[in-house]
Amino acid sequence: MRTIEIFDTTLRDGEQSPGVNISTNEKVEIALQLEKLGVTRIEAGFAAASPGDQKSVAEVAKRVKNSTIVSLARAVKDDMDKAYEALRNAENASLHVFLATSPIHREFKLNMSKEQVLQRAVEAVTYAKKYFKEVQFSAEDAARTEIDFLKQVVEAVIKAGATTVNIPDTVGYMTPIEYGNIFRELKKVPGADLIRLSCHCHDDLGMAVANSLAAIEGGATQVEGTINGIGERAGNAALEEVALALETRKDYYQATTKLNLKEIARTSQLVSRLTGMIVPGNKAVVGANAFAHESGIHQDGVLKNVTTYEIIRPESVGFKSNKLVLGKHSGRHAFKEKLVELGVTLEQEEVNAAFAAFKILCDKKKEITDDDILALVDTKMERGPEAFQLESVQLAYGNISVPTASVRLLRADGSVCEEAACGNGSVDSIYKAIDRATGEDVTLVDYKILSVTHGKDALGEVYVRLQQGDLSVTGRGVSTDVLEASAVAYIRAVNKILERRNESMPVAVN
Ligand SMILES: CC(=O)SCCNC(=O)CCNC(=O)[C@H](O)C(C)(C)COP(=O)(O)OP(=O)(O)OC[C@H]1O[C@@H](n2cnc3c(N)ncnc32)[C@H](O)[C@@H]1OP(=O)(O)O
Ligand SMILES: CC(C)C(=O)C(=O)O
Ligand SMILES: [Mg+2]
Repeated sequence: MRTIEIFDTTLRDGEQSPGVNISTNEKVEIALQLEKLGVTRIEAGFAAASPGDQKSVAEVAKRVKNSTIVSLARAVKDDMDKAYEALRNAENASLHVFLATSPIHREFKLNMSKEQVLQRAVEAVTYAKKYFKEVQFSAEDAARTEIDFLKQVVEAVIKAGATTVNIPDTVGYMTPIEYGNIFRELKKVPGADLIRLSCHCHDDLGMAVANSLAAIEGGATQVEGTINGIGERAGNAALEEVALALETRKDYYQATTKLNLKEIARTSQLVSRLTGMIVPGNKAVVGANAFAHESGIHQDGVLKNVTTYEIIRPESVGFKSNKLVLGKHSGRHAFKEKLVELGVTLEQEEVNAAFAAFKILCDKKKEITDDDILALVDTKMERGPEAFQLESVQLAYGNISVPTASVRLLRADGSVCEEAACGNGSVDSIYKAIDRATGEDVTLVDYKILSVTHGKDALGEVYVRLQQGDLSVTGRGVSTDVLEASAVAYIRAVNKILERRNESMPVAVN
């Protein structure tokens, strides 16, 4: 049985999803969860992209101990220097340097000849080796590169010291058989058996996972992807799908990963919450319907024997049956036990705060589900100092009058600001009042509302996306009242803008 190494790029390629912008604290939180999931390498960002990215890579590098932390860099010395600075404190670090090799990219993007690309690739790997033992070279758009030239590049970068060579299908153009054959060919390159051969697939034609599996069959020893398949355009290969395909069809692939599969559900939910990229119900492995059986014949079969219609056990990927039912009469012990069951680690003070919030929720809701608890912990626990917190929101609404909202916000220094405003609707009036109170000029570019659980008393979850100049951030609010959730989501997004503005100030990374 072969072991396939997992390279997670949720924090880099995943963050390239249009509209996604993850703060440093959120990146650390996701990275720590990826470490629990057992990924071998975590690409924490592209350090040279911005001071904020450099800081995020540095923070992740400081906090994560059991996975190798990677930063992306162009074949540019300054990019590699910035990555080196950011990765200084990592227990295990790796540089990921890339250069496009395909004729389209050479001619139209880089304006470089084959010879120039070859030379620059070798120079970049040689330079990176001064800093890093582990260097990954990616031939961007490898899948559309002439195979003989690709073999030449691969051989040259191996000679220059690359320990991993990645063959991305950058634009999701490949079919599984074609892509697998590229790996079969590259296996013949001198030195290829001494390094990691990696696949990196995009989902433009919906074949990213199938192509990744074909690459593994062709000889790839590392697979790159993201949680929930988020990423540039149609996204990347969904790592949870690749891992489950290997696990479920071990008999066929004769390969497995070292992932702790039970952490998949939690990782997927965390990434979804922090990126605002909602997982579709029918998504393989982690969608809400992935283990639901609706039709009579299926239900009958499952009742007789689950294997009739289920090839993955929900528990095997961390979806738990409700062992402890929490409600109004539950105490702190049961609450703490539930947090343990859900894999949430909190300091005692945070448990107390979460327990108090839980009791308030119990007065509003009959049955408290796991999702309610996760939502509550996520909203009530502060990830950093919050510039503004909602103290109260009031609304005057009538179907023939102009909605008017007043809000009272608490600043980090304990002072209070109170404002009122009229708007085109309830949410609009709340947001105008918040704008006045914070004094921030922001644009609402997206607003999504959904319910976390079922029933009349379900928690409402609101996602907003705000823009201010180049900054684009998401905010999330959860409450039994959707207007309160709307206000909280908006305020959290404003807080993130302020946090991001601070982050983009140049910082010394050490
Ligand atoms: C397939 C992928 O996912 S690749 C990763 C994509 N991710 C990102 O681009 C996110 C981060 N990027 C950024 O923040 C910016 O693009 C930066 C900071 C890296 C560069 O910004 P700018 O200097 O303003 O350049 P800009 O992005 O406009 O253009 C890219 C330049 O890099 C060059 N370039 C692109 N790839 C590479 C490479 N691998 N190695 C060397 N140069 C490269 C381009 O040819 C272009 O050069 P030119 O200015 O001489 O025409
Ligand atoms: C930077 C490279 C690996 C990439 O993301 C791609 O080619 O898709
Ligand atoms: Mg990519």
